[in-house]
Order: sequence, then C-alpha cells, then structure tokens
Amino acid sequence: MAEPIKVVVTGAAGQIAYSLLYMISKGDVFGQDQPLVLHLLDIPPMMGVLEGVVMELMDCALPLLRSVVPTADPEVAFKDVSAAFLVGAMPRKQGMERRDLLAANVKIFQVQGEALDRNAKKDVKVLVVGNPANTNAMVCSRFAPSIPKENFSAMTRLDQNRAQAQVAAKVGVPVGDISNVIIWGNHSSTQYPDATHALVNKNGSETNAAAEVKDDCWFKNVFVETVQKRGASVIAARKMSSAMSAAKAAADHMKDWFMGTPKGKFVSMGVMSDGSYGAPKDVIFSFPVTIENCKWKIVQGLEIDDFSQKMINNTGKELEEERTEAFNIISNKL
Ligand SMILES: NC(=O)C1=CN([C@@H]2O[C@H](COP(=O)(O)OP(=O)(O)OC[C@H]3O[C@@H](n4cnc5c(N)ncnc54)[C@H](O)[C@@H]3O)[C@@H](O)[C@H]2O)C=CC1
Ligand SMILES: O=C([O-])CC(=O)C(=O)O
Repeated sequence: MAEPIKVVVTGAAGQIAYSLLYMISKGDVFGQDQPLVLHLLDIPPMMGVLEGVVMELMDCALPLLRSVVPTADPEVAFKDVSAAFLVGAMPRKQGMERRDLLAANVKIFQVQGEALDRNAKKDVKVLVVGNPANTNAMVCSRFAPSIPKENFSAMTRLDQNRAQAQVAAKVGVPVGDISNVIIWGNHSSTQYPDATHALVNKNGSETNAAAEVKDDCWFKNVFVETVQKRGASVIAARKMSSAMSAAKAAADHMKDWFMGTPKGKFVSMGVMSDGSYGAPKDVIFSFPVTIENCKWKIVQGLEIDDFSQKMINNTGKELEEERTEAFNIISNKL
C-alpha cells in the first residue's frame, strides 16, 4: 500500500466538515489504496468540540485513517499537506448574499494563504469552500506566491450537482445519466448554470439534453434561477446553510482533481481565469474543465450564444467588483 498523504480540513468542527471528514476517511476521495493522515484546523474556542470529532473518527474504525492531528495553529495544520479543503469561514444567514461575508472571511484566507506558502507541499491542491469561495480562493493564492496559481480552486461543484439533478428530473432519468452541465463564473446568485452542452445517456447513446426537453424557456428561466437560488432555498428551509450536499460536492471536486475526468466528460471548477470565453483575467472563475494527471484544462471551443455570453459577462463583472472589495478590506486591516 502507498505511503500516507497528509490532508487538511479547516473548519473541522463545523457542519460541512462533519460529513466531509467521514467521506475522506473512508476512501471516497483519494481511493481505497491511499492511507491518510488528517490535519484538522479550527479556532481555539472550538478545540473542545473538535476533540469530540476526533473521538468519533477514531470510533468509526476506518482502516485508511492512520492518524488525526487536531490543532488551532495554521503552521501545524498546513505542514506537508498534499490536499487542503478550506472550509472554515462564517456561513451566511437568511437575507444575506455570499458577498456580504467578505468582510468577515477574507482575512482568514490571507492568513491561510501565507501559512500554506510556508508549510504545504508545493504541489498541494487547494479547494476553497468557505464563502465567498471564488474571491477567497483568489486571495489565498495571492498570499501563497510559491505555490502555482493552478493549484488553487473554488467550489462550484455543488452548483453543478444541483444543476445536474434539476436536468435529470426534467428529462426523467437518473442523475447519473446527465453529464456536461456547466457552471460559469461566481458561486453566487450571478452564476450561470448552462445546460446548452449537457448530455443525456439513454440506453447507452448520448443525446443533447436541451434537444431532449425542447423547452428553451425552462432552461433560460426556471432552471437558471432554481440553481442560482438553491443555497438560499436551503437556508430558508433549514435555517442553516447546505452541509451534507456541500461535503459531497467537495469530495467530488477533489476526487476528480486527483483521479481525472472520463473521456468526453467535463466538470466545473473555479480556477484562475486566463480570459477564456471573455471572462475577466486573474479572478477565480468557474469554467468547464477536463482533468488528467492531476492537472485541469479549460474546455475550449464551446459554442456560446448571445444569452450565454451576457450571463458570463455579468458574473465576471461581479467577480471583478469582489476582487476590488477584498483588497480594500485587506489593505484597511494591514
Ligand atoms: N462553496 C460552496 O458551495 C459552499 C460554501 N459554504 C460555505 O462554507 C463555509 C463553512 O460552512 P459550515 O461548515 O456550514 O459553517 P459552520 O459555521 O458550521 O463551520 C465553520 C467552522 O469554521 C471554523 N472557523 C472559523 N474561522 C476559522 C479559521 N480562521 N480557521 C479555521 N476554522 C475556522 C468555525 O469555528 C466553525 O467550526 C461557510 O462560509 C459557508 O458559507 C457552504 C455551502 C456550500
Ligand atoms: O448558500 C449558502 O450560503 C451556502 C452555499 O454556498 C450554498 O449552499 O451554495
């Protein structure tokens, strides 16, 4: 069996981590042959709760989990890690936009970027889940200059999974038979869930989902809005933000990054923009990507109609505004 790899989860005493830690520890992300050492970071007042999480992980008796290091010290948490799930941040409450969390959360990602830079392996794969995820990931990368920009990503996989589930219900097939739904841009209510290129697998042959449904109005209105507002709908119902589905999406995202995407299939990830499809450069923008040998590549050459381009431009504009806001907050706090 391989040597254990070190994996850090921040916000380890919180609700997303409570589901995510189990998924990681039983081999859902790095595979059934990959032993793990888990580093769990949270803030000092949560160390008691974290002790309980450590007890439960031990009591799960999971063979791949070789040891657990609970800590409130980022220098310890990020030491020699190969993968980082940056979950720890304040969640939004009803009536807030994710962007409203910038003031509370952006500084966390500055500090953690600096600690990653000093301590993590240089090929560490970083997934930012804490909101506003795209802008936090951009900040984290800026403060970790010795780690390639390509190693920082933000989670839009939950949006992709939501979109896939909506299309599956509309077509009337199991969710696993839908692929290549795209999330463009920001993990916010300006994101553009795009099913133009989505495929439906019917008895082994693949057809275009939009052609199958023949309801352009549904795709441009109900579908887009349902996915854009799904996080808010969960908060309204649960009085807390999505956790089980967020953990599953984080596991899916990191698994694909390490294991790759199947031929002809793509997934959506917030990655450092190179300006493809008219997106602004140097923001973390969600694109369709394929992954091979732990490296993602933006899918090129997709046909983009006027409606889609308008939506891509709009979410890009929000990311530029968030970038300005984030650096204002950081410079005021220096
Ligand atoms: N990108 C996405 O699709 C999603 C993102 N989220 C975001 O994920 C974040 C976490 O959500 P939950 O687990 O529900 O929140 P939670 O409040 O249950 O847990 C957050 C944990 O982070 C800890 N924390 C705060 N500051 C920290 C720091 N500096 N270092 C380490 N830990 C720190 C807290 O003590 C707490 O234990 C929120 O920002 C939420 O908005 C949630 C769902 C989906
Ligand atoms: O909506 C929220 O604040 C939590 C989140 O990011 C989501 O569920 O997509």
